[in-house]
Amino acid sequence: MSEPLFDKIALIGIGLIGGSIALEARKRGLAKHIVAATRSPETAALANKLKLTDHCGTDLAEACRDADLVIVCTPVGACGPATKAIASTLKPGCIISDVGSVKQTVIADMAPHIPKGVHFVPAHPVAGTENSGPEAALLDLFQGRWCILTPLPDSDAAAVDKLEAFWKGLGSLVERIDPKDHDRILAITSHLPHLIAYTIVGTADDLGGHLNSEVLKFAAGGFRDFTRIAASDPTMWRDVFMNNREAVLEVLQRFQEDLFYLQRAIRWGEGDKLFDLFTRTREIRRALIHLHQA
Ligand SMILES: NC(=O)c1ccc[n+]([C@@H]2O[C@H](COP(=O)([O-])OP(=O)(O)OC[C@H]3O[C@@H](n4cnc5c(N)ncnc54)[C@H](O)[C@@H]3O)[C@@H](O)[C@H]2O)c1
Ligand SMILES: O=C(O)C(=O)C[C@]1(C(=O)O)C=C[C@@H](O)C=C1
Repeated sequence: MSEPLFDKIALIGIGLIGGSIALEARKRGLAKHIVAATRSPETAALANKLKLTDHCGTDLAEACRDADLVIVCTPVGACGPATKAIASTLKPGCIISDVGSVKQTVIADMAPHIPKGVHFVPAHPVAGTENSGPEAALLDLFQGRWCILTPLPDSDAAAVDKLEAFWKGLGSLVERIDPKDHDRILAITSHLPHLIAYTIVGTADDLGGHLNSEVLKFAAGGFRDFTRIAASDPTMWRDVFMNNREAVLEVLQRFQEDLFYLQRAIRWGEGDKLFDLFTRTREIRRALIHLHQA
């Protein structure tokens, strides 16, 4: 148990990430009170049934009254409207943050609604699963995983330090980087892999005829791994691609060129080119395991 860092935390949106923050913060005693609010009464009822927080309602602004830390845990497309809805009850000195997988547009959408005297510190825990909703909440989700803070040039230094202490308290490793760099890095490490998984599974499904059922029946390990990622929440991922267009399109262009290189090598029987690449990529997997990130 740690010393409570906050009197009251309010989570706006209570799915995989909001719910996991709630479970972990309670277990580790990081706040005296943890409440949540979400858009639909059904989700709120489920969160209450699972006892993820002290209380979960549907009045977003009311949940934030007297909160010292507010974390917007909605899909990135809803971060701006949610911040607008809670602006009137954010108390001076309160820290407002988010967990969005994209940073530049989320910052642009949230910042204009944040009252003077309230400290905005954007964040992104790089940890998750393909599951969503309150039932997907997990203890230990953030243990040993990175949480990236993307403070703004005028972010209050003490507020940034406090949010860093909170994420470390949840078990995360924390680093601060520029929002634009964040979006470019995540485009290659997270967004493109999801796009590829969605494409492969869609292509297999489009094969049609008897091949379609054979693909499911004989699903090999590689395809099975892609189906896990391709089962990720459609709203969340639509919003990610709609909000990180530039970086995703840039990395997609590079990816297509590299794919054509492999296509050509296969066509012309240049096995050495394949072998060299596969040797290099195997080293990357080994390095990740060494860093405890795989
Ligand atoms: N899923 C992951 O692996 C992962 C990892 C890191 C960060 N993120 C980011 O975290 C955020 C939440 O993702 P999640 O996986 O927890 O999603 P989720 O679908 O499990 O939960 C989202 C929650 O937001 C609520 N919500 C949706 N629209 C709302 C609105 N307009 N107003 C109020 N509440 C609303 C939903 O009811 C739900 O409770 C996203 O921005 C996502 O990019 C996700
Ligand atoms: O492990 C998974 O299933 C995830 O997709 C988690 C994952 C990712 O690693 O790409 C997804 C989105 C995030 O913003 C952070 C983490």
